[in-house]
Formats: sequence, C-alpha cells, structure tokens
Amino acid sequence: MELGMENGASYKEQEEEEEEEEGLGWGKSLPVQSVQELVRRDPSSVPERYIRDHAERPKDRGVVSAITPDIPVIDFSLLSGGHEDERKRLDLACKEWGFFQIINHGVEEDLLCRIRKAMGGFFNLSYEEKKKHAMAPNDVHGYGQAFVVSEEQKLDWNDLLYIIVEPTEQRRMKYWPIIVPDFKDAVDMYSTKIKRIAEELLGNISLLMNMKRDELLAMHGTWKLSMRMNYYPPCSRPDDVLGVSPHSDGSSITILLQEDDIPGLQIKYKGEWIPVKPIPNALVINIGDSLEAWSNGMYESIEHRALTNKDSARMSLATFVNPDENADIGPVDQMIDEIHRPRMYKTIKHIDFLRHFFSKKLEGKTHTHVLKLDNKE
Ligand SMILES: O=C(O)CCC(=O)C(=O)O
Ligand SMILES: [Fe+2]
Repeated sequence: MELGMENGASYKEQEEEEEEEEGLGWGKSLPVQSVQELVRRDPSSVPERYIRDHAERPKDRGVVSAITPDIPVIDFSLLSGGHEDERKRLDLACKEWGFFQIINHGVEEDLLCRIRKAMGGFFNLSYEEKKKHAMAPNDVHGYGQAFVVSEEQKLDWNDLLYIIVEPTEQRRMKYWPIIVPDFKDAVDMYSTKIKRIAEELLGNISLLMNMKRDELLAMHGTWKLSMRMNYYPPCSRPDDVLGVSPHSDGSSITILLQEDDIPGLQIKYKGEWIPVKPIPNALVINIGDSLEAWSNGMYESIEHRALTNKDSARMSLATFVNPDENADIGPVDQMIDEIHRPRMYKTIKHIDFLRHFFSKKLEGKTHTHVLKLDNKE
C-alpha cells in the first residue's frame, strides 16, 4: 500500500481534491514572476517576454489629447432621479461607446481614498506576505496574474489580486489580506455602494431594452461581484509593453476606479486607441460580453487596454458584475427583430462562457466568438 494512503486516496490526492473544492472552477493561469518584484530588483530591466510585437506596441504617445474625443459622462444623480433625458444619454453612451464615466454617484471621496489606500496597503506588503494570498494552481482567485496559458505568450506589466466579494458566502478569506488595516471594511463599504450603482444602471438599461426595470437584474440570478485590483509598476520602456492586453470584460457591466492623476486606460474607438482621461472621483463604466449577448449586440463590449509609464506606479480597481454561473447568456426576445435585428448570439450557460474566457490569453474580443451564432467554435 502506498505510503500515506488513507481510505483509498493518497495525501496528495486528498490535497488536490481540497484545492479542487476551493477553486472557482473557472480556469487557471500559469504562475509567472511578480512584475513589482522584478522592478524592485532592477528598475531598468524589461525581459523579452514583456516586449510586445511591433503591431501591439503602444503607439500614439504624445498625441495632442485635446483632439481625441472624450467618452460620455453621465450624471448618476439625474439618472437615479428618473430624468428621462439622462436615460437617453445613457442609451447613447451604451450604444455608441460602451464606455462612460459617472459623476455624482454617491460614493464619498473619503471612501474612494480608503479603498485606494487599502489596495496600496496590499501591494506595499512584502512579497513574502503577498504570496500568502497567491493563486492556487487550479484557480484564478487570488494574487498573481491571470490569462497566462502558455510559456510563449507575451506578458502584461501587471500584478493583480482577484477576489470574490458577493455573495458573501462565496468569499474565500484566504485571498483577503486582512493584515492590511481597513482592507475588509473598505471593500465591504465600497462594494455596498457599487451594488447600489450597479442595480440602478442595470435597472435603467433594462428599461432601455424594453423590459421591466428589474428584469435584467433578475436574469443575472444570484450575481457575483468580483474585484480585480491591478498594480502596474513603473516601466523603463513604456512604449514597448502593455499593462493589460487588449480585451473586453466577461461581465454584464464593470465599474472601474482608476487613479485621478495617472492616465493609462485606453479604449478602441472607431479603430483607434483613445485615452479615458481621468475625471477626479468619477467611476468608469463599461459594457461586458454578457450584456452584449443579452442585448443581441445592441450594447457591445468594447476592447480596452492599459498602458504603463516611466515615473509612477498606477493602480486600478475593476469591479465586475457577473451573472450566476447557471444563468443563460443569450439575446432576450425584446432585442430580436427578425427584420432589423435578427438573433446574432447563441444562448449558453455563463459558466461555459467563463471557462472558455479563462482558457485563453487576452486577445481583444476573440473569446466572444463562442457567443456568436455564425461561429463554428
Ligand atoms: O487598469 C485599467 O484601467 C483597466 C483594467 C481592466 O481593464 C481590467 O482589470 O479588466
Ligand atoms: Fe477590463
């Protein structure tokens, strides 16, 4: 009998089983070194694996920003006050842009400061301490990098912490750096506010999709709020690397908090990369792939990427509103019109989409092909 065998299973197998249970079941990412550590050891080093092929390198640096159009700004207090004009502006923002900023959203400046401080507190911990929250080999939860699926692919100039925040019973506290003062309270308070914002936005979008206010939210089932905390160290060759590869989000909507004074986020607009210029204390909202499928392509998820810079680290916090794993993702009847807007997407379980999403490197919108009807995948 094999040493360590108990009830027919070796310790190793038992361990793997436990890990299996612990994982989200969405996929996994190959472990790669921390970029923050790399820069700490040698600020001038940029290994070959981070240097992008020419076509992918950030161009257009130094473009006179005044000539690039700004993404729309929605006044959240008007929207939640039921102003019809603001809802129409939301419709346009979702249709034409897929990205917009919201102001007067009710998340106090003090709370934004606290959540930023909590994130900074985590990334400023020693590497040893951060590694206590490292992603398990079978998971995309935790501290590390996501979407690394081969030894050959180019890597993002980014370290991240990915946690599930809601429903609370699905939290895996081993990934939460409770040692950071205020981390848990700040995340709890911030996510409570974000939930309210998400409900209001989805309520309005539901009306715009000719459904009842609460229908779109109900289609999510038990939604999962997850947070991706991004840390982009300064880079000595910012023109040759990417902080995050071009991608669209798998969520229904994403609520992003970026830095007030360090730009980095860009979206693809009419074939060009344009910057999302930070508005102090505003939140950036973008449409994700699930809403694109539900709306039968009326509201498209938009490709975006993040750049780095020479002088300062940048952080961002993306909160993803995810449908339940068992939710059906596919066009609602109200968005199908056999003449003007025939059905363009299949209906698939969200978990099947998620597993597909996490099995590939981030590469624009290629992962969304699996949602499309005319695709053979
Ligand atoms: O850092 C940013 O501005 C973008 C991050 C992002 O797109 C993501 O985490 O999905
Ligand atoms: Fe994103």
